[in-house]
Amino acid sequence: MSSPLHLDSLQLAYDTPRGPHTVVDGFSLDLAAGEIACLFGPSGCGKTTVLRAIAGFEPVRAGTIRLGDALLSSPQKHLPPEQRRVGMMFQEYALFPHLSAAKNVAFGLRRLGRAAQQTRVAEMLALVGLAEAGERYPHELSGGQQQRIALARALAPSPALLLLDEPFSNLDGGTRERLTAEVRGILKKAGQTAILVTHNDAEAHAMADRIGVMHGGRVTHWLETAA
Ligand SMILES: Nc1ncnc2c1ncn2[C@@H]1O[C@H](COP(=O)(O)OP(=O)(O)OP(=O)(O)O)[C@@H](O)[C@H]1O
Repeated sequence: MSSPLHLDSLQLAYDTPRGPHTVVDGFSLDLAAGEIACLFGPSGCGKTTVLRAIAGFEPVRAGTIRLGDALLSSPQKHLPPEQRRVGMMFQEYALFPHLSAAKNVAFGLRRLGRAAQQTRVAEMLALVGLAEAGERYPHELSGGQQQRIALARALAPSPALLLLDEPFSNLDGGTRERLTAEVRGILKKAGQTAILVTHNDAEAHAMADRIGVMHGGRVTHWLETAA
């Protein structure tokens, strides 16, 4: 299998009035095509910062981020987020409330013609099991259905990599558990390479192929899951 994602010796820091505050240091990760990895660790260990750097929202101070043949980030180079082929399902990227489910899914497909957009939206709605829900608005959908539409929206432009940051944390326990298993099935069916960040141990095990346990801004060890 090819290895689409290579993070090599990343250092990430935030500027503060007292100077740069290094949050991630010496972080390396290789992800194979179709693999789902999870970053797991205590609050503040740098999980979200790593995802933000991959997505292109944080510069790297040292090291490189490569996706396939493309260099996304290095201290000298910063490809803009919209050119990275990285999809996101972040808590703060909720659905657009004034757009129907179908229009939400079509959001990242503006470069396609109308007919191609419609075909892709229908495919994505079917993939997440909501083929009949295209005309509904977010407030007419349950929390779990909304997250499935958010997943369809993230997958529609065929990202080379999908980032999921606490995607189920707003859902109640039962829905969360069911959706975790469903989403893993959807990602595997699509052959999607993905990185998940979660605080929830059961969720990490149910969703990921392997879990990177983070401490002090780097992965200290990897656990293979039975998923
Ligand atoms: N914009 C910022 N400016 C300065 N420091 C920041 C900023 N964002 C995050 N940090 C700090 O960086 C560290 C890592 O934050 P990050 O959000 O990556 O952690 P996390 O592991 O995702 O935590 P959580 O599990 O609580 O979401 C924390 O110490 C945090 O306080």
